[in-house]
Amino acid sequence: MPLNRSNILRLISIKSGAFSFPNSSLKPKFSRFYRSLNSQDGQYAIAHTTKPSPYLDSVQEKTVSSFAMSRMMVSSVQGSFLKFLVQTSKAKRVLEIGAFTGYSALCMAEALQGRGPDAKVVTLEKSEEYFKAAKENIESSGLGHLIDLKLGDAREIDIVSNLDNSVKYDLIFLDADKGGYIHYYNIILERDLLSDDGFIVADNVLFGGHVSQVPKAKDLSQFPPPAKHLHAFNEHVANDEKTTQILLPCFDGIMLIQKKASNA
Ligand SMILES: C[S@@+](CC[C@H](N)C(=O)[O-])C[C@H]1O[C@@H](n2cnc3c(N)ncnc32)[C@H](O)[C@@H]1O
Repeated sequence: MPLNRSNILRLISIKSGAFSFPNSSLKPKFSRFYRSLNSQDGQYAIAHTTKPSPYLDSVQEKTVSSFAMSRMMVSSVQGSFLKFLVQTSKAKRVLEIGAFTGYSALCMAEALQGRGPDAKVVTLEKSEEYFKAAKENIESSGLGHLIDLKLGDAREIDIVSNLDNSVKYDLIFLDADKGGYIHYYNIILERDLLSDDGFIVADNVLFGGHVSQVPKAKDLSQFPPPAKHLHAFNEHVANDEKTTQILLPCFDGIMLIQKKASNA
């Protein structure tokens, strides 16, 4: 893909909340951070963030030129954020629900290099088309030994329920169907899949600025379904005594969730 101005804008607008608004009166008022990758601040952030590897850039470019739904992929700054989280938390075992073309899994796998034989990103994808693309991207990355890509519906055939729970995960990235988040969250806690210091990173919890409007809305039919699911998820987690959480109004909204220590 040629890196002309419109392609660069497509690349930097990925995962920045570029959703359609069913009713113009519901157009969210974006916060300073929100959708910021399209803004001057966002471009400044890109310029002052360590550059992703050329391989990651090539996966992102290929995804943008091959898939109409390329905006599902995290932005380069968010990918760097995920890599930074894996690096600084010293995570070894990562679980991702929602691989798409493998970009975010590859970002996190880069941080696992040199962390020993247990280091792995397990990533789940239900679409055969996206699975095939992710497989190709992972195989030619040189990081294949660090990524276990699984095909299947994480909810219906319950891949998450069938994971070996003798293995705990240090970071679990929720990035698949938004209606499944409560299910994944409950299963993760019930099956004790998080390590003691492990945490969940749930993406899109503000979903294009719609989610925060759900509580005061009179007519929920005007909202995209993920907004209602994500509001239910955010409430579910906020009301759960077993965990602590931070909702960060950056990117498309990220929630970081940790189990409370048993003595807390
Ligand atoms: C937002 S995209 C993931 C983007 C990816 N994490 C990235 O940043 O490169 C969500 C992906 O989850 C997949 N997905 C949706 N529901 C799923 C399910 N129940 N089980 C497994 N994958 C699912 C979709 O096919 C899609 O590829």
